[in-house]
Amino acid sequence: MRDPRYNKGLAFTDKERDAHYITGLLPPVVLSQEVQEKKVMHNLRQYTVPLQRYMALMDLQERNERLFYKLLIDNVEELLPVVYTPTVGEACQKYGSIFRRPQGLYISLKEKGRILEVLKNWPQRGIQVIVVTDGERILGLGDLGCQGMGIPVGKLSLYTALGGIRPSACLPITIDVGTNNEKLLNDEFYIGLRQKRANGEEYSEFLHEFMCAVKQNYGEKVLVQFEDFANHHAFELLSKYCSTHLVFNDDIQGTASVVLAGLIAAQKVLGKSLADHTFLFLGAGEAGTGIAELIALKISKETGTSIDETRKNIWLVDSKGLIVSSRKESLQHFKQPWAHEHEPVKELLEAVNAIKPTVLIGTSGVGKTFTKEVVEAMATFNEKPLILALSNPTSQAECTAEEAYKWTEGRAIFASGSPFDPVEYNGKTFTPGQANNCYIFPGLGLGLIMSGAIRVRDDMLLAASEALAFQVTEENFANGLIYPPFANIRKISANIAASVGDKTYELGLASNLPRPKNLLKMAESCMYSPVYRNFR
Ligand SMILES: O=C([O-])CC(=O)C(=O)O
Ligand SMILES: [Mg+2]
Repeated sequence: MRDPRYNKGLAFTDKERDAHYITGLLPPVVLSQEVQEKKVMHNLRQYTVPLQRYMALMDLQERNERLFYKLLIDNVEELLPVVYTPTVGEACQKYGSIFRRPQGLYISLKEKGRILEVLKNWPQRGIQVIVVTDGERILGLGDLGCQGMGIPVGKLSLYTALGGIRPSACLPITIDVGTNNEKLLNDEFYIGLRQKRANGEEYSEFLHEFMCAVKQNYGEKVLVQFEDFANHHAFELLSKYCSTHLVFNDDIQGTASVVLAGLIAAQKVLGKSLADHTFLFLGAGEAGTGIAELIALKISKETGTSIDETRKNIWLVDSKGLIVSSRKESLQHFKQPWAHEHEPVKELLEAVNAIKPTVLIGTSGVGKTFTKEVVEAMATFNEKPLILALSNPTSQAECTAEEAYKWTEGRAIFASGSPFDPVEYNGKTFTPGQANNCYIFPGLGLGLIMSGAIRVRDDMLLAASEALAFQVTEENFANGLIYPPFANIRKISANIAASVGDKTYELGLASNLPRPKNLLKMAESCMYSPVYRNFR
C-alpha cells in the first residue's frame, strides 16, 4: 500500500486484502479503477490554479503509479498541459517551495569522483531511458539550476504515458553544477547547491564522469536524452558522445523532427514542396539550427542537391540580427553554416521584408517577438503564411494563436510549442496545432529500445518525421491542422517506433536480433499498460 508501484488504494479486492494481510487497513468499500479515475478527475477539476493540479498529479504519481498513468493516458489532452508545458515550467520555478517527496536522481558536484556509486543508489534495475538536465536552460525560462528536475520527471512520465516505456525503466536525472540564477541563490527554499555554475574543464570532466558511469552501470543500450542544457553545452555534449553512447538531444533533434513532420504535412495544405519554401527563423540556438539542419538534409535527400545549396533558402535571425556572411568571424560554430551573403539587417521585421519567407519559425525563447507588424507582413506576401511560435512555456511564445489568426485574417497555418485553446475569429473556429517534441521522443525512444539500437542517426529522425506526418488525416488537413490530435498519441508513437526501428535495422545499428517481422505489432505489444494487476 505504501509503494506506488503496487498500491491500488480502494481497488484492492477483498481476496487481495486477505491474502496480503491488509484487511482493515482500508475502508470496506472496493472501487474499480474506472471509478477511482472518475473521482480523481473530478477532484482535479475543482482546482482552478494549474500548479495545484500539478501538485495533485505528482502526489498521485507518488501514491498510485498505475492510476496516475491511467489518468494521463485516458485524459491526455486535458492533462498534458499540467504535467508538461506550460505548468511544469512554473513548477520548476517554484520547485523548492512545493517540494514534498523527491523524484528522480540528483547528482551534484559534491559527488565528484563517486557518480557511479550514486547511480547504484537508484533502487530500480533495468533502466532503459535516462532524461538528464543540468537546468541551465529550462524551457524558455533560463537557468533554474537544480529545480530543473521537473523537466526530466515530466518528460519521462510522457515516455510512459505516450510511448509505453515501463515507469520502472525510466530514470530522471538532474546534474547540479550550481546556478547563476541570483534569485534562486538567495531563495531560502532553493534545493540545489548554493554556488555559481562550474564551467570549462571542471564541467566537462564532471559530465564525462557521468557519461562513463552511465555506460558502466547500464551498458551500451541505455538511451540518454539530453534536455534543456544551454546551447554551448548541448551541442558539445551531443557531438562528443554521439559516437560512443546512445544519446539524443531533445531540444536539437526532437524539436527538429517534430517541426519537419509539420512541414511535410503542410505540403498537403499548401500544395508546395519543401524545396519551394523560404524559411526564416527567429532564434539560432539548439531548436533553430537543429530544425534548419534537418530541413536542409530532408530537401537535399529529396532533390539530390547538396546540403550547402539547400541551406540557401533557410535564414536565421539571432539577437544581433540576420545571420549574414559579414558576421561569420564572430559567430558560434553552429550558426556559421547559415551565414549567407546579404547586407546586414538588424530587426526581425526588416528581415521578414527582405527575405519574404513563406515559413516563419520562432525558437528564440523570447515571448511576444512576432509583433503585429511582423505577422501582417507575412500575410501580405503569403496566401497561407505558416507561422510556428515554438518557444515554451506559453509566456515565452513568440505570439499567441489568437494573434496569428487575427493578424492574418484567419489565413495563417499556426502551431505553437505550448498549447493554445481554439480561437473564434469571424464566426469560424480555428484549432491551433502543438508542434512539441513530445510527439516524437516517446515513439523514437520506444523504437530505439525495442530494436536494441546502439546509436542515434539523423536518418532515424527523418523516419520519425515521416511517420508522424503520415498520421495526419484528410480531416485534420481540412481543418488546417498539420499535426494529428494527441488523443491518438499511443497509436502515433507505435507507428513512429516501428519506422525508427525499421531504420535502425536497415542501418545495422540494431542489436536485438533477429529483426521482428512486424515492427508495429512488436511496438504495440511491448507498450506498458496501466491497468491494475491481480495480486491474489
Ligand atoms: O519541453 C517542451 O515543452 C519542449 C522543449 O523541449 C523545450 O521547450 O525545451
Ligand atoms: Mg526541452
